[in-house]
Amino acid sequence: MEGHVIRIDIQSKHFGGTQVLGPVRFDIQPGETVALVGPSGIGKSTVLRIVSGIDDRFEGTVQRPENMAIVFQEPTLLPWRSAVDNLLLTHTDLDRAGAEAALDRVGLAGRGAAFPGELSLGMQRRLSLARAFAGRPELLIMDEPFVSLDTEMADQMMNLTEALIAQTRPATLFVTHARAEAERLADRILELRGKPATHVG
Ligand SMILES: Nc1ncnc2c1ncn2[C@@H]1O[C@H](COP(=O)(O)OP(=O)(O)OP(=O)(O)O)[C@@H](O)[C@H]1O
Repeated sequence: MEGHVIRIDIQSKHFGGTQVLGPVRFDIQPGETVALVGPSGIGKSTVLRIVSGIDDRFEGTVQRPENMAIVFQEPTLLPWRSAVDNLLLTHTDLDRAGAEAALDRVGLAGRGAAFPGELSLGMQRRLSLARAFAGRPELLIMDEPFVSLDTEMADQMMNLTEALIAQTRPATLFVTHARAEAERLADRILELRGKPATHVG
């Protein structure tokens, strides 16, 4: 899939008087998967919020594509909308058949009419992934997508995510605490260190 380089050039980020981030500069190539690791509280989520545009109060620049998807730790589904409608409301150019196909790809064939509350937590996470990939994002951002899952479910979700990334080839940036997860999924690992944090790798 064609795409543009995503260029992150953060000079600094403060919360009140506290500088949390120093220079954090990296590119993500089209189709590349980059993991962001580092200890709790170092600033990983802050970097993701800046890269995604949720937080624009920082010094520096980010060049990102418009077509972007974000997967949060917990599924952020609309509870009073069916699985299919959760996809259609996010992707207005998707038709019902396209939404059903997206559900199919994550193992939710035939569950289009179900409400999120009628689905198991694992299925809700699958639905979140289906929604993220249905728009064929050029940039995919994931914040601790496999945290708080048991080993088997985490493994299943990683397999599914790997397969969806291989099909869609977005540039991907994801945060994880788990080095093994980073090594399994990422082409490149960036580690945040120090106060204010900057990156190694
Ligand atoms: N809205 C905020 N206001 C003030 N300080 C904040 C805010 N958000 C984050 N911080 C501080 O910025 C630092 C980085 O937080 P951040 O959540 O980015 O870390 P993290 O590496 O993602 O941590 P974790 O792995 O625990 O999620 C922390 O010291 C945190 O307390």
